[in-house]
This record gives sequence, structure tokens and C-alpha cells, in this order.
Amino acid sequence: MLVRSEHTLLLPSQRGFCQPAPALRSRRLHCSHSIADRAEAPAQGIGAQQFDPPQTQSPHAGTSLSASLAADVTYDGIIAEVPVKPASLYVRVRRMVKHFNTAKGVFKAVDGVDVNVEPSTIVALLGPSGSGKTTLLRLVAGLETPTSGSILFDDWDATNTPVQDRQIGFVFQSYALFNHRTVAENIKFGLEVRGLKIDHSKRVADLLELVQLEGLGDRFPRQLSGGQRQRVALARALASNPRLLLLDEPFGALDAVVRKSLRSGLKEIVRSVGVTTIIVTHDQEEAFDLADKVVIFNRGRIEQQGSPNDIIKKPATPFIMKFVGETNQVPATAQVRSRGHLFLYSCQRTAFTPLHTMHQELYFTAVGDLSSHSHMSPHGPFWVRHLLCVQGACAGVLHSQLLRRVGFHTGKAWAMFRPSDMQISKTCSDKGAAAVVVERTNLGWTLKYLMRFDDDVEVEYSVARDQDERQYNFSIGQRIFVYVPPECIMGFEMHEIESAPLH
Ligand SMILES: Nc1ncnc2c1ncn2[C@@H]1O[C@H](COP(=O)(O)OP(=O)(O)OP(=O)(O)O)[C@@H](O)[C@H]1O
Repeated sequence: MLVRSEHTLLLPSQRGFCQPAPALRSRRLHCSHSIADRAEAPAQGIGAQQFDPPQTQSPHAGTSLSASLAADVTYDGIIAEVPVKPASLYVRVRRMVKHFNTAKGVFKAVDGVDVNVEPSTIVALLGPSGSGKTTLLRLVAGLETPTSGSILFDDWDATNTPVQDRQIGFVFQSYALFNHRTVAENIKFGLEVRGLKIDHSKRVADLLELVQLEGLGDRFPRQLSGGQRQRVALARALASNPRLLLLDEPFGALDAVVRKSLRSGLKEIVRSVGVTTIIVTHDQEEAFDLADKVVIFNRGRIEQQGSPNDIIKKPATPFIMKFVGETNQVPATAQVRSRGHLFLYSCQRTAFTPLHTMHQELYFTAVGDLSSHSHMSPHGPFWVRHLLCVQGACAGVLHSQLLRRVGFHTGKAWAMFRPSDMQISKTCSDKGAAAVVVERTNLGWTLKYLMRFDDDVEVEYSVARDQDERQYNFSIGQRIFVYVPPECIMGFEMHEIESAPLH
């Protein structure tokens, strides 16, 4: 049954933040230490302990998240006892900048970042190493002072609020558990630092149940698997009923199988509790599976943010296109001559389409719209939108006039497309550029072909094994024809794709 007496004590003050308790100083030091240690943390011993989602399910499962959070809770267990809607926080990061002074000068780790984290949602910060993800998390936590910019927690400007007053739960890759304390004592620590006057034993028992570690409260961390230790860390972070949960590579030290099972457990728990959550991860699968919104960092800036679906289906920049999923990249103005046909698969900023078939005097030119998302270059990138077809002897002149009219300049351009968007045919047509199969790699359920066009440009094509058996089964040296629908091609210039750290 629902017990309300406990969680009324856990509700935040009207301002939205609890006042600092004297004991919190030690927590602050502890948190700083944990983050600083993260990069150096050795890989932990890994147990193959499975972590299935908790059996306690919300009766509102299947309804919208906000509806289930707002509803009266009528089921058993700790999930029902956590104050849901009032605890979830709306986090807004505004024009955030963080510079570090280094021997080489000022380093822009975070360079003008805006992020909204809606209440009760999970946001994943994803990006290459050194792109600024952890620095942003530390800024949100209050473990770093911004060079400029602000952080709003609901309507409260939390930019200068000390870490101990932010009512945040942390989970880090290195667990940061006390080895000399039992599991139960570690979880209890999360309550003690907040000075919460509640029945600690019951709360600990409930949290152990939530993370599926019932019966293990008396063990010491060294007697647990890596996955179990991480669940203790999660229980401890949730013990103080945080309004914001920050996770920094929480599963980074675990093997793929444990990561996956912990991930589904985490998702269930975070959704059930309704706590606003920000997770830093290197793992794209983790980010796309866990998060309502994925924020992709590159060189201290946000390259794109949106739902996992948006990012996968509508990558805004060549960097995202390359970072998320497989891509083929081909140079511009490359031509393929085959059986009297001239194929152009990128002409300045045109696309991978036949430009000219010598016999028919037929010209195609693909014209792209500049991407509205582009902030990297005034000229691109773009997605191809229209295909124009002109016939006759003056077509070449029209073609170059057209390019001038739509404003394409003559920098070195490239075209990029996903192997999954390639259409491969065994027979020659105006729709395909000729290539030869040069390599076939067996990847188990999929096969990867390497195909070389007549001008030596190579592209990869992956296909499911059963589809290959039914449809392709190409042999090395076989002549094939490759077509990519223009709307699946992104044109760009090389400097738009750089991801080296800023200095
Ligand atoms: N205290 C510091 N002094 C100087 N440079 C720093 C400091 N902290 C971070 N940096 C630099 O800022 C950049 C961003 O670091 P950050 O830890 O935020 O990256 P990240 O995206 O989280 O990387 P990773 O995924 O490898 O953890 C890095 O190049 C890092 O070296």
C-alpha cells in the first residue's frame, strides 16, 4: 500500500531546493573526487550478473509519462512512495561557456551551449572523447563554475547555487562506494547526508527491492559483481529523493551484456521514479535506447539535439551523419564512364546521379537546399531535394548557369550517404553508376561488400545474409550498378566535418 507519511518529509522546499545540512560538506568533496577520478578509474572486475527490470510495474504503464506521474499511486512498493511529479525538475542551460586555462592558453571545453531538459525526461549527452560532455554535467552539478552562461532549475537561477543545495543524485563509472561499509550502509549514506528524518531501514529495504538486490544489504562492495555495485550506486543516488539524477558513464566499466541489462533496469527505475535525468555516455546504443532527447557534442558545441528518431533520420550536419551510423563518402566532380554513359555522382554540390548519357543527350542535375541546421558553413551542408532534367545541346550551359544561380561555389565538395540507402542492380541503367565488387566480408548475420567505381572511388554496402542469398550473392570482380536516391545524399565540404578538439 501507498505510505505517504515518508515522502512528505522528502518534498523539496517551496523554492525548490532544500537548505544545506551541515553534514553535506563531506558529500560535496566526495562528489568532486568521484568525478575527477573517473577518467583514471581502472576497469572494475565484472560479473555476469543479470539485472532484469523490476517486477513492480506502474498500473499506468502504457499511458503517457506525465499522466502516470500525475496520477494517484495505488500500488505497492518503493516506486509508489517516491513523490513523483513535485520532484521532477525542469533544467535549462543557457549560453553556457566554460574555459580552462592551460599551458597552451585558454581551452574552450564548453562553447556556448543551450539545452533544455524537460521534467521527468532522460537526456543523453553523446559525443567524441573530449567534446565537453562531462564538463557540462559538472557545470549542471555545480562542480565547475561557468565562465559565462546560466543554469535554471525550474524558474530558479541555480548558476551560483552550491552543489550540496542542488538536490542532485550522482552515479559515476567508478561507483564511488565505501568499501568498508555494507551495501545497506552505503545506501543509508545517501539519506544521512541529507539529514532526512525517516525510517532509514525501511527506505533502504525499499531501495534494495527497487534495484533488485533484496537480501544483499549485509554484503560489502567487494562481495558484489560490477553490475551489482552499480545498482547499489544507483540506489544510493536515489535514496535522498533527488530532483535531478546525473549519470556519468555509469556503465562504462561493465561488459556489453551487463551494460545492456543494467540499461533496461535503469530505464524502468528512472521512469517509475520520474526523476529528471542527464546521462553522459560514449555508447550510442545506450543513448538512443535510454533517452527522450539526445544531445550530440562536438568540440565544445552542440552539433544537434533532438529525439533519437530525429537524429537518426534527419542528421543535421556531416559530422552527425558520420558519427551516427555508417556512411559512404565520395569526392565531388568524380565521373564514371561506362558503356557510353557518363555518370556524375557529385558535381560541385550536385549529387550522385547520371548527368549525361551520351546517346540520349539527357542531363540531370541535382539541386540541394541548404540545411537550415547548418551553423558550420554558410554554404552547406545540404540535402538534395530536386532533380532537374534538361534535354538538348545547350543542356551543359544550362547546367552551369543553374549552379551559378543557386549559389554553389567551387570549393572542394563531397557527397555522403548511408550504405542502407544504396540501390544495387546487376543490370545497366541510366540510374546507376558502374562499379565492380572488390571485397566480400562475412560479419555473421550481415555481409559487407566493398565496391569500386571506375575512377577508383570505393564505397561499402552492407546487406543481411538472407537478403544477400535471395537477391545478390555477388562474386568478386562482378560488375554492378549503384544508385543512391538524391534525397538520401548530403553534400558538404571537408572542413564541416572536423571533430578535433578546439584549442
Ligand atoms: N580542469 C581542466 N583543465 C583543462 N582542461 C580540461 C579540464 N577539464 C576538462 N578539460 C578538457 O576539456 C575537454 C572536454 O573534457 P570533457 O571531460 O568534458 O570531455 P568529454 O566529452 O566528457 O570526454 P570523455 O568522453 O573522454 O570523458 C577535454 O579536452 C579536456 O581535456
